[in-house]
Amino acid sequence: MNNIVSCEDLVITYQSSNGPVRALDGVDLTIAEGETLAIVGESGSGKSTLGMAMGRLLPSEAGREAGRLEVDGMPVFDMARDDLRRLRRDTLGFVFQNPMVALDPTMRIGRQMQRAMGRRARAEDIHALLERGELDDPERVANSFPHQLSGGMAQRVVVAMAIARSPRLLIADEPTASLDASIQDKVIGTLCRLRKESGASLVILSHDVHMIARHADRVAVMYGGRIVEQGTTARVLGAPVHPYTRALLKAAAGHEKPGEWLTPIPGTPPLLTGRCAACSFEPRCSVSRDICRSSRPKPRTVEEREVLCLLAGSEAERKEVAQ
Ligand SMILES: Nc1ncnc2c1ncn2[C@@H]1O[C@H](COP(=O)(O)OP(=O)(O)OP(=O)(O)O)[C@@H](O)[C@H]1O
Repeated sequence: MNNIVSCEDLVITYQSSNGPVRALDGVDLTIAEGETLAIVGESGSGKSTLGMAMGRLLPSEAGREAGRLEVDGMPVFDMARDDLRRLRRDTLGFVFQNPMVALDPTMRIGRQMQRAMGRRARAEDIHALLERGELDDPERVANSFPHQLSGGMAQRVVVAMAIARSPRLLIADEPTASLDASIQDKVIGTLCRLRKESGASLVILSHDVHMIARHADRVAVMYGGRIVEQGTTARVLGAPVHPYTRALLKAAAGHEKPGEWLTPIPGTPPLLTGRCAACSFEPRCSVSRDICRSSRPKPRTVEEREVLCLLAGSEAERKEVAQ
């Protein structure tokens, strides 16, 4: 299978008044054509930066310091403006967290859909696309302004717009975080159905591990600007080997049994001021050893997934899992 995304040792830094923030500290990742990959991690781990980098949609204060990122075989950070515009228009589709920010409040939905689909789109094409997004009464929706729609309907419009030009890669950044819990699963279900119909790849960026467990083929767990564990969803979430993945699952609300307490992850995420010379999770890790404070972990394969942990698969790690 070919890769739609291929990323090697990618480093992205923001220049801020408090000094540089190394949001991506050497990311290695591939996304296969047609697969759904979820990137999961705490706030500030670098998920959005990685998602935005795929369309070179980062703000001007962000820069690629090192590494390589290719989308559909094109070097995203080394391509001419026109090629980049074509890549964004023909290959990528974005769904952001808040549909009310994504949509233009001053323009009727039909007009915005037409812009996304191309000038030749007729009313019936627009209505058909809205129907594919599971919007009832597409004529009324097309005639509405965004504020006249519920949050769920507005996000379905955004999803329909994202697939308007049959993209090869859909990037959804916390696509249901702003929605009522009762409709979150339905909207993500629509997104996944449309992805399947079109054969596109989908990247879901989320902190909701249980939601992604239901929808993703593969999971990449981010911490401190690096992907610390990646593999099939069943392996990574079913039997995690990185201590951070285990801690994230224990801290995630949703599947706890009656009377069971969640376990917050102790400490705070790292300050991303520069290249981390050691394991960035070490200060919060319950199984760390001296070596974790002095060596930067490299990706290695443990139990059929890639992991950035010097101790994964060791006796110390096995003891912790057994507890
Ligand atoms: N425009 C910016 N200027 C300076 N630092 C930034 C900027 N945008 C993001 N950062 C920093 O980069 C790091 C990664 O942020 P990013 O938004 O990619 O993480 P995230 O995992 O998507 O978090 P969230 O879920 O809160 O969006 C954080 O430390 C964040 O504070």
